[in-house]
Amino acid sequence: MSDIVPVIDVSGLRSPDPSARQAVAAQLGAACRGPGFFLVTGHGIPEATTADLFAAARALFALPGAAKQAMSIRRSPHNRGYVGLSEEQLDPSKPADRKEAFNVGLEMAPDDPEIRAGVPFRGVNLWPEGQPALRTAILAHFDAAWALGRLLHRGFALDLGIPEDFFEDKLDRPLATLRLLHYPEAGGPDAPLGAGEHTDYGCVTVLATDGVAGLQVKRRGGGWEEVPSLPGAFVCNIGDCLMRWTNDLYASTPHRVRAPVAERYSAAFFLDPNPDAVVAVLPGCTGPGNPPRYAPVTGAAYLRAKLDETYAHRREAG
Ligand SMILES: O=C(O)CCC(=O)C(=O)O
Ligand SMILES: [Fe+2]
Repeated sequence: MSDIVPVIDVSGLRSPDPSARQAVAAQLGAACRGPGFFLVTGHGIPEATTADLFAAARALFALPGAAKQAMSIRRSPHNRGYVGLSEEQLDPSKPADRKEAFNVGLEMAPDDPEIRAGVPFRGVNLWPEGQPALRTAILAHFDAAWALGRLLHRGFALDLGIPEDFFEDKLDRPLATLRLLHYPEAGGPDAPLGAGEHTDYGCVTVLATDGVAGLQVKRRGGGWEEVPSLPGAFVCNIGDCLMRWTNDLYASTPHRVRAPVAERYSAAFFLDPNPDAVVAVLPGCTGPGNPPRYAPVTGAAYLRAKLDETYAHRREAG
């Protein structure tokens, strides 16, 4: 296993025994203060849910170009839909990312009151025509990863010494995005990265991969460390919002996907807070000599600012 990415069995977070929950929280806390990355086992997500998700992802990316363009993210002001090869550039100093992606947010009916009220990022998901099984499989994983993300936050809260349910009402209508990713096999050593160096924007990311290597995490001292893949485990990492909440106690660590040696599929579930949740430095994370390093920001304002940096089509739209 990796020197720097620990494996954490989180099943104890569901225990009625407080000391069992605390023991997992301590391991999570150490990982969040250190590498900001960890592999999660004991998560309770059935293997079949993940297998169905990857089958759906393969089918979706295999659709004809016209069917994918009909779901283009350019048609959605809400960060949902299909992103084609080289349409995204996570590291502006590098060529565009060699990947295609499909974003799904909280599933809502078109007449949802929040959509009608124009709440940021609230909108309908774009789905392939006549493929109800794909939608079912993708939403099943969305819900499972969301539940796991909330469970992890109970552990983070315990580690931070705040009420165990502190994050619950900040993550119950989240700006979560499940992002299916497909990296075609790279054409040689000079191929562009699958995904340029970046940090994730939300609280925690729950990533499933197909086992093909590619994800690398930046070492504190410089250089890149391969994130190992452990069958059945999810790779989790801290994003910018939890880093801000904890005044840099938790690390939102830069990572990238190198040019893949073989075709690769992954699915990243980004758990960003509710649109109106205020991400403000926790009182326990400041003190004399450690002033707050960040001004309070809402979940929606932070996500909007980061997406505008990343996507040409959002900048063009203004
Ligand atoms: O595909 C992966 O392994 C990671 C992708 C990633 O870091 C991202 O989409 O934010
Ligand atoms: Fe990422």
